Amino acid sequence: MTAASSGTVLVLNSGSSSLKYQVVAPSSGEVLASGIVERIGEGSGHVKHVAHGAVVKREQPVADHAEALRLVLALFDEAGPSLADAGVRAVGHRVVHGGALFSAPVVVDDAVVEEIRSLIPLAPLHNPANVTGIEVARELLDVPHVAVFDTAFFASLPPAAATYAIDAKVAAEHGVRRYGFHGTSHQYVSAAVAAHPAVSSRTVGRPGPLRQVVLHLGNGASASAVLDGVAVETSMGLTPLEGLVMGTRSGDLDPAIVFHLVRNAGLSVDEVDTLLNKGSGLKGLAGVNDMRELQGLIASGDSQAALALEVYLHRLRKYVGAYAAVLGGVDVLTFTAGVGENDARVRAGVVAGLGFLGLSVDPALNDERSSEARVVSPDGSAALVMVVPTNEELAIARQTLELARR
Ligand SMILES: Nc1ncnc2c1ncn2[C@@H]1O[C@H](COP(=O)(O)OP(=O)(O)O)[C@@H](O)[C@H]1O
Ligand SMILES: CC(=O)OP(=O)(O)O
Ligand SMILES: [Mg+2]
Repeated sequence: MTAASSGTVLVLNSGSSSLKYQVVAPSSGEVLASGIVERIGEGSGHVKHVAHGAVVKREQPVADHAEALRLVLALFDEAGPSLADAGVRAVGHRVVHGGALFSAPVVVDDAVVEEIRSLIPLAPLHNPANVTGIEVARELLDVPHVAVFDTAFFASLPPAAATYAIDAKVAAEHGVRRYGFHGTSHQYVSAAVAAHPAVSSRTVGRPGPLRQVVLHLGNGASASAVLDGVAVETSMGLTPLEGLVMGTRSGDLDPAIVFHLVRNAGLSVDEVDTLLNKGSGLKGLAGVNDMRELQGLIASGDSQAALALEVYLHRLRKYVGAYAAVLGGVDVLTFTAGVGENDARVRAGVVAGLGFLGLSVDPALNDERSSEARVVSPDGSAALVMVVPTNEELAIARQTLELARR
């Protein structure tokens, strides 16, 4: 059976200034087409469409997400495959914030769109683009649309992990709690770990529930603690700003830094918001948000870049230690996403000093390049260190087709 005949899904991931898309077959994981529209709303847009092994590129201004999606659909018509030929049965939308309203994927109707819109105050950087993407796609594509939420996997966090220690009435009235993000990735990766032969044979760790820590290290980065498939802690909070040091986001800081900058540095609340979300993290410390560029600067002797990596790694070690305490020990520590899958130095740097938890890497295994899920800790270790490629698009496509078929 071909991918098209068994049904495929168009997955849309609308970011604040980008639109990523993929046509994927949930059964086999085959990708029939993929692409990205970048710099939406800026003077010069950039479009890349990959299908049938060919790459089509366009440089042109793209005003908003509606125009981006029209452009993408036109590219499918011109460069192929047509969505009909590709067997597209449904559209899966990545929605970053599901708030307290959504703890599982849903088929989109008008009421769902309004509910996602009502969550914009909780996710001003992400949900507006998600809403536009859904509205335009529903207008142009007459198939079932499904919303898959970054927050869903963390809806079950224990109250002790989800609750901020602030006035309980204020928190309840304004929806202030830990929601967590990148849940589609944490769920996909932790399930892949549990199913991996090295883990399912359970010669690792102690008998009993499987204690996992997953580090999703991309441009945005987050950690999770997963006990027998259930998320029990995660580093992102009300928004995707809390937790680890990221490409452009600060992660954890003393909340009083915000008041200090407003009162004494003359910044507005919006300026501090932009500073912490877009001008902090690796970029704020060393001028670049891309880990490859950071490693290049370090190799050329840049001391600020070296400090930025130290801060990044120190934060990661603190989180792994904290999550070991939450879980009562760690059986598997897993690295995923752009940095986690590709940067052996970061992996080695995180586990350096975590030997007391039984965590270490075998230098030869860790340095190997591979796109397979694999173990990189030495044979016979008390706990495993793994690298597992994430695939949020495939996970979204599977959940989408399952709901669309009901
Ligand atoms: N070979 C590599 N070595 C080190 N870092 C890499 C490598 N390839 C990609 N990265 C890093 O991965 C990050 C992007 O990860 P990705 O998961 O694609 O992010 P996002 O989906 O959040 O945009 C960038 O910091 C990039 O430098
Ligand atoms: C929620 C989030 O941080 O997503 P991304 O890593 O795609 O920015
Ligand atoms: Mg990502």
